[in-house]
Amino acid sequence: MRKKQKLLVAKIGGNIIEDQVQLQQFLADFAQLKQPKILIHGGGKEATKLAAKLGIETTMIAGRRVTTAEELDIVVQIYAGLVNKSIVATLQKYGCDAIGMSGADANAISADKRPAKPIDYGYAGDIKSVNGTSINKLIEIGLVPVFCAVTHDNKGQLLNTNADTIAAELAVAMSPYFETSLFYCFELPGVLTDIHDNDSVIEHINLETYNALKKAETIRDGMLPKLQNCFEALHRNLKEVHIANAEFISNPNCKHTKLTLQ
Ligand SMILES: Nc1ncnc2c1ncn2[C@@H]1O[C@H](COP(=O)(O)OP(=O)(O)O)[C@@H](O)[C@H]1O
Ligand SMILES: CC(=O)N[C@@H](CCC(=O)OP(=O)(O)O)C(=O)O
Repeated sequence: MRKKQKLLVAKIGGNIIEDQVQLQQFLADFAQLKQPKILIHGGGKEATKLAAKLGIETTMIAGRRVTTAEELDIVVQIYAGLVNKSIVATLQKYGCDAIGMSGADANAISADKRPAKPIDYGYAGDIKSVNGTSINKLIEIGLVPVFCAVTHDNKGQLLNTNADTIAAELAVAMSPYFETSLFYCFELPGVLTDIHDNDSVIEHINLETYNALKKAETIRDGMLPKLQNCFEALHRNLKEVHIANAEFISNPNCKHTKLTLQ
């Protein structure tokens, strides 16, 4: 059997997006990588800021946004509009032929509105299917898909979906076509035992240590859904996931957190 080509699935978080210096550096490095690749971005912080400016209060529960109809309009404008198009334009500046994608484009990611019980998250989408065939076609013609955190329900409704979940689902869905590696990039050097100490990087987390870290509340807020997504992807046959600082893209030997099942 022919060996599969490698595919990098990288996700950048909200704090990187807000920091122009880190963002430019990350995108310049990402653009340089010659292998097939997909980028996923969040933008939660930007959406919360715009909501506040408009007098709309944001509620997050366990790292996930309660997306009212008003808040959905904001997240679509920020994620699929300003943030996505700015990232695509920057990648084009660096010679990377990026194409901006929401889940509705090319019917790439379909989702169901999350049931209102036990918690009503509003217009939040749980991913139902990823159209690996369409995404693969884009990659085959040399494009670099850049996904925002917006999906659709195939009935005309856009939905807000956590960007970490989108990254994990894309990595799993592209595995039949490529040898896929999943990489979460954020402002810290990895998962830390002490959030105030950048030297406290946990270099390896497996299922057992993950459960212990959760129990001890060492991992909180946005790190909770991030790790949950990582382990779901590992359970679905992804070999390993990396959580690291933006510098990992140009320096894969830097200290960071690697996750495996065992
Ligand atoms: N043990 C931990 N190690 C590192 N970060 C943690 C930890 N527990 C909670 N966090 C928080 O999780 C955040 C990352 O989650 P989130 O903001 O959703 O990520 P992203 O920047 O990828 O959007 C960090 O900024 C940090 O505040
Ligand atoms: C349902 C849900 O929580 N969606 C996320 C999508 C954006 C995101 O994931 O952004 P970061 O990666 O920057 O956190 C939100 O609106 O915050």
